[in-house]
Amino acid sequence: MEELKFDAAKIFIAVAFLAFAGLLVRLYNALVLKPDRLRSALRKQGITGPPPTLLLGNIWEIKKALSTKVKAPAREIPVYHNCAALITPFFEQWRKQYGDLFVFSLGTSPKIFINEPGILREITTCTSLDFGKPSAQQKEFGPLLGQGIISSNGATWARQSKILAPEFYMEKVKGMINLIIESTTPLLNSWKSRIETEGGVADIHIDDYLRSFSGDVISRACFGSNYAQGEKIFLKLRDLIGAVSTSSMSTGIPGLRYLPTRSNRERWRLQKEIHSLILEVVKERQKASNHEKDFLHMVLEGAKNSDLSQEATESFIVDNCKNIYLAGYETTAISATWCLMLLASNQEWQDRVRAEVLDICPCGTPDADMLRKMKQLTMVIHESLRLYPPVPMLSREALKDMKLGDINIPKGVDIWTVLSISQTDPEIWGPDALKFNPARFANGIKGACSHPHLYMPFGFGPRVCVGQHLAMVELKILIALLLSNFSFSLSPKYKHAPTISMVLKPENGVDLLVKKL
Ligand code: HEM
Repeated sequence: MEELKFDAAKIFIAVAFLAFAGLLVRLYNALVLKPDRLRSALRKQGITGPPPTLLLGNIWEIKKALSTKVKAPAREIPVYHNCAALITPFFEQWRKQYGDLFVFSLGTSPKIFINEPGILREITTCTSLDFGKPSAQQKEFGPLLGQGIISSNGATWARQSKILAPEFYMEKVKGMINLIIESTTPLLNSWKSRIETEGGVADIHIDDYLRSFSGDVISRACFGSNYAQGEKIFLKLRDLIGAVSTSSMSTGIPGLRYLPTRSNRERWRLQKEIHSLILEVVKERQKASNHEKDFLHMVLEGAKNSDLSQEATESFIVDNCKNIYLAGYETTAISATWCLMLLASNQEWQDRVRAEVLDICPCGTPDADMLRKMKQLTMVIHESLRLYPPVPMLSREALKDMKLGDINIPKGVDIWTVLSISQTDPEIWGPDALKFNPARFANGIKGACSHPHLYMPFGFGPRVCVGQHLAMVELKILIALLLSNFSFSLSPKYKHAPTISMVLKPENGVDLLVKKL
């Protein structure tokens, strides 16, 4: 016992020492890293080619930039869609100063910002797995994602993708349409009853309703359970997102994430609880004699047919379930929230899409063919994902020495692109780039801008979103059914404040005035 205590004390001292050393390195970088040093560090790392403009960002400067929020002018809500200026003013400013290609440092290793269309085309069309998910991101979001499909690389990713991706092919998604329609019922019923009790017009904070809807779809389509069962997992995952972003992990100081600080203990508790809740869903499924051949079935089969150890098999199952609960929940709900906010503030488009929906689907239960025919609705969703991409920044790490255009990118260097900049660039989208104008998508994505590969709300390359067909079908059904039952306008309570907390979301949610048609 004595020995054990002694060992624990030694480990504690070693971790504390590492954390302290990390802090010193950070301080050194913050205070001492000057442009010349950064330049020579880059040369040493082999970043060469036509010199991208160099930008020095020390950690304090960047933290300050990050905390500077530009507020949208209140009266201009419907037209002020410049998310980049609101959420990443520093990138906007640097881009104006340094151009579409520059190197910046967050006080650690240099990262390359790319918005240059030619180079982005090379990245987005690159099929090589050598541009992988950055290791810094894997560390930061490790407690959330584990070694699941979203964060893994190379052979591990390829194995998972082979099992998971086919579950979300369009043919499979078509089979989920009835279930998705059923998931809209609680929402439609509660809005109807609120309208009745509130005297004909209800002032509704829509966010949680849309989360329940997307949570219900994922729980039922992928796990054969319902939202009530999935809800505990979703709520804990949301808490874990908060814990990860506020815990000592986000400081980037090595070692600190292992110290038993209050926020770390909270994180560990949530991780353990989510793990057990997912195993409960799995156990229930294993007991059931007759069940759907759904996503969970395929993950369990994949695990059975692998040669992984018992522990690795459990992680494979839990991590991948966690990844789907996480990826499919918030993103879809937030996309629907933004889309409804835009329709509420653009009555003309609301009327146009409603007329289309009622014309194609007067019975109120759309099928795959009807959804495909709803062109105006598709255009509105595309425009909404252009102005408010739920995942507004994408990054990749060169897993070996790579070349993009004339630029050498050494192994270990990250490249970043910011969707809220590239998807609203007037040079690419025209002078109305910041306006809500779904008509730009009348001839599809290719007709909407001069560089269609710069439209990437679902990501790009081999790591493109696995659930994009499911997400589009969910959004179409939900919005079609809402428009055939209700009319909306923005509530005076609504304050326009896009913010990033893992995803791009409205800081205060969205409030709508809803009337029954
Ligand atoms: C409108 C809703 C959605 C949006 C905007 C969205 C966006 C994205 C983006 C941008 C990525 C790539 C991230 C990166 O490259 O770093 C991604 C990946 C992914 N998404 Fe989605 N997503 C949505 C819905 C869904 C749904 C419904 C599911 C599943 C049920 C899902 C599952 C995934 C998975 C598993 C990945 C990782 C793919 C891989 O790395 O191979 N997503 N998503």
